[in-house]
Amino acid sequence: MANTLHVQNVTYRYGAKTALDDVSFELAQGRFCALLGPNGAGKSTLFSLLTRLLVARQGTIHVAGHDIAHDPRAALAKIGVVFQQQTLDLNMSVAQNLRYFAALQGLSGRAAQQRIDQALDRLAMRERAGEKARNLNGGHRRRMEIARALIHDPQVLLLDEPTVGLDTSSRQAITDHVHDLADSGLLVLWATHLVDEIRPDDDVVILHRGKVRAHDRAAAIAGAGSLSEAFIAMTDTPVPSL
Ligand SMILES: Nc1ncnc2c1ncn2[C@@H]1O[C@H](COP(=O)(O)OP(=O)(O)OP(=O)(O)O)[C@@H](O)[C@H]1O
Repeated sequence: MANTLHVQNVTYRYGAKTALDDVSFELAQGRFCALLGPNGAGKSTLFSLLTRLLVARQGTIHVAGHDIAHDPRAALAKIGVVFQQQTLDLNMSVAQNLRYFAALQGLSGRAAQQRIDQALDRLAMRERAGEKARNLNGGHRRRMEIARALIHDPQVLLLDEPTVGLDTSSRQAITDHVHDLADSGLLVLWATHLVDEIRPDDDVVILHRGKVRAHDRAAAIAGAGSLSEAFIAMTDTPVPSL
């Protein structure tokens, strides 16, 4: 399997409600892919399937060549996740939060410290290691969660609307950092409904009412117009710019 993330003919229903309808796409290592869709498009359902909170009865998902249904442990070991809801212990320091997560991944001692330092460096957070999470602003808490998602050295980083609730400069910093992570070799899947977080060279999967409406470079989807215009035309949904 050439591509790192391979979603093939995935359909998911909540009772009579079809949330994902024959969804297929493949993504390569070192790419930033925006999963763009209006409310109710199916983004969270897809993330739940990719992290195995839900199990697809129809279709297949491969991560780094591992079938998530047949070899979930190997597939999930290749994925780092940043959920929309904050999941930090605010009473612990940045380093303690990361050490705790490293321990859950079976890492301890010098190996854990090395991974923690590397992950903090990638997000320019090393100098904040001793601070209590409670004292960090929203943008730095998010960066810490991203650092934590990288500790087990995954190939794929999933982020579910990671800039919700952040001010403009924090949003920009996080968006830039995560693009840098993709440039350094990670495959990033970034769920959003905000087109201004997407760069012309990014991959974009547009999801609407459970179906993939487009999958291409952002510039190709935008064509002669803008990505917002293309998105509105495909989904009949006005896109908020913030
Ligand atoms: N537990 C559930 N039971 C029934 N229907 C559900 C359930 N969860 C989601 N849905 C429906 O499935 C569809 C896809 O929802 P999903 O949450 O995956 O979309 P989304 O793109 O993540 O939207 P949002 O940005 O609002 O979170 C929607 O129509 C939603 O109402």
